[in-house]
Amino acid sequence: MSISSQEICILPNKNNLALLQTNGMPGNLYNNCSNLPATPTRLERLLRERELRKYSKCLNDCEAELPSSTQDCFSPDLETSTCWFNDEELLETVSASRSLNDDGERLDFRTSKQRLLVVANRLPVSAVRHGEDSWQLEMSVGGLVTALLGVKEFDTRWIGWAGVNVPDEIGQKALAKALDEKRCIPVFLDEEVVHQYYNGYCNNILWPLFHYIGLPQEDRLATTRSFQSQFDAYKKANQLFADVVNEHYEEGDVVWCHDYHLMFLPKCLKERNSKMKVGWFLHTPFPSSEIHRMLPSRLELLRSVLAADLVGFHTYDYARHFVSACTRILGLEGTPEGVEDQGKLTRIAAFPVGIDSERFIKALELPEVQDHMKVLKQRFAGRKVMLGVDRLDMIKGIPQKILAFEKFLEENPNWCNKVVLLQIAVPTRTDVPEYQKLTSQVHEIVGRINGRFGSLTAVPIHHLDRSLDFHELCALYAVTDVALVTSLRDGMNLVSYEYVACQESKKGVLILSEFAGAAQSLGAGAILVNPWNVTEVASSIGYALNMPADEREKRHHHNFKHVISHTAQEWAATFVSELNVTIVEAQLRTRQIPPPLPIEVAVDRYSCLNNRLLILGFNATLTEPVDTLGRKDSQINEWEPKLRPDLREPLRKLCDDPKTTVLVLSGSARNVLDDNFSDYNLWLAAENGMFLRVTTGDWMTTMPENLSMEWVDSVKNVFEYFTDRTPRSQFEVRETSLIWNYKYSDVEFGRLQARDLLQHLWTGPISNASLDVVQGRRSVEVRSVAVTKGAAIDRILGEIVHNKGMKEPIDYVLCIGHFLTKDEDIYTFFEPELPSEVPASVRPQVPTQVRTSIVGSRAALLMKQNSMSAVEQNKSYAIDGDTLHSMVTDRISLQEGSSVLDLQANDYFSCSVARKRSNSRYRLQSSDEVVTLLRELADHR
Ligand SMILES: O=P(O)(O)OC[C@H]1O[C@H](O[C@H]2O[C@H](CO)[C@@H](O)[C@H](O)[C@H]2O)[C@H](O)[C@@H](O)[C@@H]1O
Ligand SMILES: O=c1ccn([C@@H]2O[C@H](COP(=O)(O)OP(=O)(O)O)[C@@H](O)[C@H]2O)c(=O)[nH]1
Repeated sequence: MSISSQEICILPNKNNLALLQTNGMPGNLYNNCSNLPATPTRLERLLRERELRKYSKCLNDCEAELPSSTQDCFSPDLETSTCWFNDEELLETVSASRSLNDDGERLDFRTSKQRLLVVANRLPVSAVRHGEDSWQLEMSVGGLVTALLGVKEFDTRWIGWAGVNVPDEIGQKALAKALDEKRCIPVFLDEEVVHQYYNGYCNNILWPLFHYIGLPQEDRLATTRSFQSQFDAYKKANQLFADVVNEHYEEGDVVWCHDYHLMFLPKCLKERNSKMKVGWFLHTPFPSSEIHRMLPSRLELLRSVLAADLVGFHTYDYARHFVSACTRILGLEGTPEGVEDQGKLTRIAAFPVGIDSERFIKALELPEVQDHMKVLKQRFAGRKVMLGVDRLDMIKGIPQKILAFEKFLEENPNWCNKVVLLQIAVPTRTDVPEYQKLTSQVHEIVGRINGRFGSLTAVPIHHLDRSLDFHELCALYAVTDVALVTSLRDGMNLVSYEYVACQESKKGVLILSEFAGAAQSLGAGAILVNPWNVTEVASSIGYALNMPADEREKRHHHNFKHVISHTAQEWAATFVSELNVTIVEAQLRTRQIPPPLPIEVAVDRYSCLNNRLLILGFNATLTEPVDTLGRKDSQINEWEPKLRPDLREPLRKLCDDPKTTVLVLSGSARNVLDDNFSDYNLWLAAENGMFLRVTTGDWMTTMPENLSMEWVDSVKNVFEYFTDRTPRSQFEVRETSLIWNYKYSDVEFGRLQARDLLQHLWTGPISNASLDVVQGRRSVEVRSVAVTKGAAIDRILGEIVHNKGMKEPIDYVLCIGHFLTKDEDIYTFFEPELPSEVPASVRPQVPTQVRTSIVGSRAALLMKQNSMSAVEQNKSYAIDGDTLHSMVTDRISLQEGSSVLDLQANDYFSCSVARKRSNSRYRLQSSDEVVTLLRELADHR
């Protein structure tokens, strides 16, 4: 694996380069105990990059003094005051910087601009057709456009829908050409797809659900009926976006998908090219998993998003909800880093968006803005002015805002002619019936209130159903006294940021809904309100209008500092650099995941050899996969582990083969193995090898004699306590261990309980005992330090060799299982070539001398003749190393000087099943693959 220079350029530091350039070793032989250089922590990397960005910005500022001809501005008729997209030349100049390396030498490093494909439903411009091949481009309105226009550090292309149906080729070509000048690439969607995908699935289903509004009330049944066709259109539209991305993608590009319109896109992209760097960001809230689970397509949507490498949200709450949906609905593992599925980690994090604050601050100096400000000041002289700027959307709480204003006027008649509310309500999604209804509703309320409180010369509410241009908007932000944001839910709400940015001289007050993402960043300086509580909003209006200057100043200052430091540029740069880092980390992590078992090779070697040992785990290896993990509807009869019916036949064939010895080695109790395997001719090792039986004989113990079990009662008390308090958790008393599992409980509650339980154990019953607390995926097990599969295997081997009267050494070992890390010493036990750098934690816990002989002679356990059985010898087992060694070496031997194992490196197959990371040589994804493997082996005698 090599890492491109593009990946390296984001971390231009000597140590990091060393880290990134470290190549993986072939296979997985112990490389997770790698000798990689110390990995800088995520925080270290981010801090370093932040410094770098600051440095680059500083240079940027100097470069801004360059003549304006070097800057590539967007179309002057659309946007005169700001640079929308970057000029490559300018950016190259800016990014070429000089620095000192660790040895004090001067280094040149050129952080060439990374290509960024921004994919969003909407382009920053909407197209209006003027003739067969003539188009006019108008700026689109909305927070997503505002946020992304602030992104300036990348070589950006924008892929999206131009908001218009273009059925003819001439029109499409002309539009593509016009957009190309703005570095935009169109996705053409026909009317029917737009209707079903955009108006239907996006804006009538996902949008209201994600904002906790629920499905439209009136046509709920119609929506339910048309759900499937709308979802199909949604997938189709996402595929069309993917096609355009694929067409324009160049190796190394970062592809950044945006919003709820494109939840299917990460999957489409990764299916085509798994190496593509894909990020997905949601601009709306992500609701509680209880809301998300209402969606019939809940699984598909989550899985598709998880195909991305990095998934971002505005706030930690939204990220938490998403992780929770993945654990509760998909049964996946949520970690502090993200969501993990079969070893693949999707990073989930919060990246609160900001605005290009400088653009607003600088705009206030422009003559046209100053002119607007003058007009507005004259027009509203003698009155306090309150401002609302929203798309006319039900999530914005416009009716609630107006009703609160009415209540304020009702309760404060002295303010009636002294305050005015300017409400800018930008029409949006006008084809969706719910939005049409909202427009009439708002008009009706505004008319009523103006009739009630207005006079011949003045009305209290000025309501505009249209958008304003940038200069008008800035002027409004700057001259008004109070901004009123009453969103019922809002991903972030950039209007509140823009208002703060424009208020440096006036220090107006921001009243902000606690349900807007912005409340988390601007809450301390704003007056926070619950928009549903009209009384509270009305009294906050009074508080804001009467607020003394020093309090206004203090609140404003706090928020202003936030707005100018948390910009859109910062947001995008952080997201993209996190995405780059995530991908490098994933590559490092991948090296800890063993490669897939080469089934053909394993089968081929099996058929060539004569004394073959198959060691099989039981749970999650020979049982059905438990895909109901964490679901509340799993039934009690599914809880007992059962041998998969499709394994019966191959297992029987293998057991009946005289050249093969089959050993089922499990943590389960004896009765569980009896119930499942009594009918087969094989060896059973229960309780991690502490009990052994050939199915034609009785159970014997291989337990070390002095194994102390004094701790059991006190640990049992703790386990019982938690079993009582955790619905659907189970507690199992085995003879050598106790195990509590919560795999059928509520995942999050189970995890909390497990944390609590561990605390109880560590501070109580086990604090002084020689015990191991083993944490499984959804279990906690307590057992003696000496109880592991690896520690038991030599005693088991001795008994098998003796019992079978083996004359030839074992020449083939296949050892597969879903083993806990503690039990992975079984893999290492057989390892013919144990590299010296393997750390102690992965070495088998067998006595030193035995280990030495394994290392020194490719698993040749040289032993003296002794024919006494293990059971006879059992009483002399001792846990102290040398004694055990001498007993073992006495016992397992074929004849003087020969070995029980004659294992060539290529004839040993250790293989983990359904585990993320492992010390095994190979892996199988699930027990389904175990079935395939055992069938193949059974057919090759
Ligand atoms: O394109 P439309 O369907 O007309 O809608 C406009 C945009 O509305 C939403 O904006 C969100 O993004 C903002 C920036 O992150 C955020 O501040 C705001 O709270 C969100 O509502 C929508 O998510 C966009 O996709 C639309 O383009
Ligand atoms: O007449 C208008 C009114 C609003 N906006 C912009 O629309 C965006 C609204 O973003 P917000 O995050 O507040 O909400 P969204 O509409 O995205 O849900 C802000 O950047 C405003 O500057 C605009 O360009 N023209």
